[in-house]
Amino acid sequence: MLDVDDVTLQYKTDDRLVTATYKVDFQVHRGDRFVLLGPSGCGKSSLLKAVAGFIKPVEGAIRLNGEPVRGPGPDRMVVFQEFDQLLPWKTVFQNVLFPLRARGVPAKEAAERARDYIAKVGLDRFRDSYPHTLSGGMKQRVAIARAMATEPEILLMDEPFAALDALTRRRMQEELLQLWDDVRFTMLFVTHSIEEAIIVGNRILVLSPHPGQVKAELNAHAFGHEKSEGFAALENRIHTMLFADQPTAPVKTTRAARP
Ligand SMILES: Nc1ncnc2c1ncn2[C@@H]1O[C@H](COP(=O)(O)OP(=O)(O)OP(=O)(O)O)[C@@H](O)[C@H]1O
Repeated sequence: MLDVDDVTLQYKTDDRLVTATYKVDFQVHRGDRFVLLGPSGCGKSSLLKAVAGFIKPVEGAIRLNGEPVRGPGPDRMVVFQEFDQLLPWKTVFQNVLFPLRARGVPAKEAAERARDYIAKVGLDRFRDSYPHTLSGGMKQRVAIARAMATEPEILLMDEPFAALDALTRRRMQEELLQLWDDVRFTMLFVTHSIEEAIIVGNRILVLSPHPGQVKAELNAHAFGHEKSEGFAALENRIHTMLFADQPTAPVKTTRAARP
């Protein structure tokens, strides 16, 4: 469904050219929970932005259902890490409704869909609340409901739980899996947490440090929150894979030049 074909992404700054990813290749199938995993700076967010159509590859191509991605479109919705992605002057209901109406969904159907997705993320009671009165986790639920209500071809999630406390993060991962069981949407999920990748993903693309290149594609469909032996083995395998690339710390001499 989504074909990322040997994609190289670069940024031009005033004084240099930064290569964010180099010839990254992967395919996402309908219903996949596909995770991009890698250390900070390996180009995960850049890949997501390229799929969203915000940046163009300098090499390679991105296709959705066979059509080249040429810019942002309603078939791809992004959920970001930041809690301030909601419109502060609109209620939860109005936030979820807004993109539906903007896409021309008739008023009655849009209102029904907004209510339905707000209920799916468990925020029925907060439909008329404003974002500033909600917790971080609740704001992320609204952002997820808003993105899902438009029923995009693929949901793009850029570390959506990274700014949450550990307990809320865990609960949100569980809720996302429940939502997936319910709706069976397709998602591309970015994280630098190995644990989160195994919990959330059915397939994991492991990227090397900057510039990001594909190290491996792994199957994780068998794992949820329960820490089985298999879970731990996969966690270790990915850990070894990622840390094999880390430069070793410089050896300190015991008698450094001290005054
Ligand atoms: N707007 C930009 N201008 C210049 N360089 C950029 C820009 N955005 C990202 N980069 C560089 O591209 C590389 C990849 O960045 P990116 O944010 O995609 O990585 P990431 O894996 O998502 O990292 P993190 O997990 O820290 O968010 C980094 O070296 C970063 O400094």
